[in-house]
Amino acid sequence: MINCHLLELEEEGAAKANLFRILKYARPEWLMLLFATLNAIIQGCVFPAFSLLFTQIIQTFSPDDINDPHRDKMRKDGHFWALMFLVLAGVMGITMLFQATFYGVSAERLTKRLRSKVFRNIMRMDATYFDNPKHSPGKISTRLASDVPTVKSAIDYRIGSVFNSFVSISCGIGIAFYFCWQMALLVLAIFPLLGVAQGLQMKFLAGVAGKDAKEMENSGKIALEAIENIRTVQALTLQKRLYYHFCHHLDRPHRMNRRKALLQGLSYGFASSIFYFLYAASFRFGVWLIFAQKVDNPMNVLRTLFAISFTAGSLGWASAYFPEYAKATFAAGLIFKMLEEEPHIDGMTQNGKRPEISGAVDLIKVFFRYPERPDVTILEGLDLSVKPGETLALVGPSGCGKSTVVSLLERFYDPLDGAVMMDGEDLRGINPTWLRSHMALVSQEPILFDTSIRNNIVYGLPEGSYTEDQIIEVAMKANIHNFVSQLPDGYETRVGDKLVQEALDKASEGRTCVVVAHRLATIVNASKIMVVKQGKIIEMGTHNELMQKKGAYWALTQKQTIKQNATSDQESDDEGGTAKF
Ligand SMILES: Nc1ncnc2c1ncn2[C@@H]1O[C@H](COP(=O)(O)OP(=O)(O)OP(=O)(O)O)[C@@H](O)[C@H]1O
Repeated sequence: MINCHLLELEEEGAAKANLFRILKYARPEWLMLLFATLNAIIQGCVFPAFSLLFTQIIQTFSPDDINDPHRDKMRKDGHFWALMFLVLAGVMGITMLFQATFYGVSAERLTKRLRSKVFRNIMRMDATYFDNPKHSPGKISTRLASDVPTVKSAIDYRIGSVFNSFVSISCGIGIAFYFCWQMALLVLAIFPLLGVAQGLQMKFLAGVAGKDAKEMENSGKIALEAIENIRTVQALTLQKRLYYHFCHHLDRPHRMNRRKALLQGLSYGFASSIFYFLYAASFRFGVWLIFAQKVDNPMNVLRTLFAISFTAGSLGWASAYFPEYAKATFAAGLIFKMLEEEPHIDGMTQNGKRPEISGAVDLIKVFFRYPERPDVTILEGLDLSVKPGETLALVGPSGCGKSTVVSLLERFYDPLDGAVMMDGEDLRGINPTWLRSHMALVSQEPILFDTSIRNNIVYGLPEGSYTEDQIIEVAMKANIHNFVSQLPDGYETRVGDKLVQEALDKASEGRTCVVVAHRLATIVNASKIMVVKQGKIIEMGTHNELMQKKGAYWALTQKQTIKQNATSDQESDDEGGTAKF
């Protein structure tokens, strides 16, 4: 688990965070955290106090005083110490309530803040960031969904148990040394044995698990392959051999598990009996101390013993924090890295000019490579120019860089060399939001089905599950209602290239338009057509000019005509013919 986290950190170029860095992000919660910690500290005093009260109660119930036949002192003391337990109950309850609430609320607020900050920063990122496979949607959503909440475990109620335990044990040791230092030394010497027993147990279990898993995996692989290919296995009479192979791989894990059971038994036995060893040794030693007159009051032996053994229990709770803390530091490392990441093109910046845009577009000697494919130059000194209101169509073989030009116009990327200009202003100086809000990007392949507009809207819905009004409402939301209503067949118009084209033509009226054309039929009316090849413009002109030239554009149209003829011949058998280019 830890190795896996380390690998992720390394991959991301991030470093493990620590508590102080996490606390820095939790600064707005400092008052709540302080209050919760104060309660944890007060709660830490409850166990040492309990150990003292416990001895007092034993003393109260000790053999009768012959001078007190009515047991008045026992009654009075009994009432008093019972009341003291009530006080402890109150302190414990209240401090726990405040601790859990305030640590909990702080942790939740930190999670919420981190989540929204991380998401905001992701929204600022440019296309290069999302091209990187390390920032795949799956990875980013895991960071948001699981890594962010993991960070909170560094400051939730578990951190309280660390303070609590520290105070508790310190007080316990203090009380122990105060009442009988010899006994305190003995108890402190025995206690670490418990830790050793548990440590050995963990180490042994972790050590063999890896090898066992490998062997189990091998046997699983054999079983899977044998069953998947059972016919071949039977034909080659391999059953017996595979059976022995399978058993061979099972042998080691089974042998190890038997040994593990024995060792587990020994270590569990040792760990659970150590407490009683402690009491045995301490009482025996206590008797010696009393009779050797090393302690004045025999009750001090009990006070010492209880002070350490009662408070030591809190160490267990505190230790639950550390594995969670370790996970939190890894997750925080990844999250903080994401938060500190700066985009090359900040999609949410307020900086940059906001000029009036009339739509003159120029690309001047643009060189471009995608950061994810640095060895392939996509645009090699590309020049183009479109005047306001003109329609420029980019054509060329697939992969020649047409969409890349559009991406540069939208400033999804910046050119490596050269400049992309809007109204004579380099895009790098214009505010990206301002720029993009003056552009409309229409996907090359609108996903529409070859049926009526109405059917496209209700596609996939069961008949009768929608009303006419709902269809119109959806169309209005998509801003197409007015346009559709003006069509002769309205919502019954069949969707096809023609309709899409009509919609685009209407939308582009009076606007500069850069069209990446796959179907050349859609661009015959363009003011300018440019043929892109290997990152350069190799031909430029109107449809008619280029057709007369009989160059690259003409060749492309010929290719499409042949292809379309082939398709429409096929279709005409079923549908009675479609428009030809
Ligand atoms: N984000 C990216 N990272 C790396 N390479 C990319 C990226 N986007 C596109 N490419 C590559 O850049 C080249 C140009 O792609 P582009 O999409 O601009 O071509 P196109 O002319 O629009 O192609 P098509 O007509 O098939 O849409 C292609 O080889 C493509 O694989």
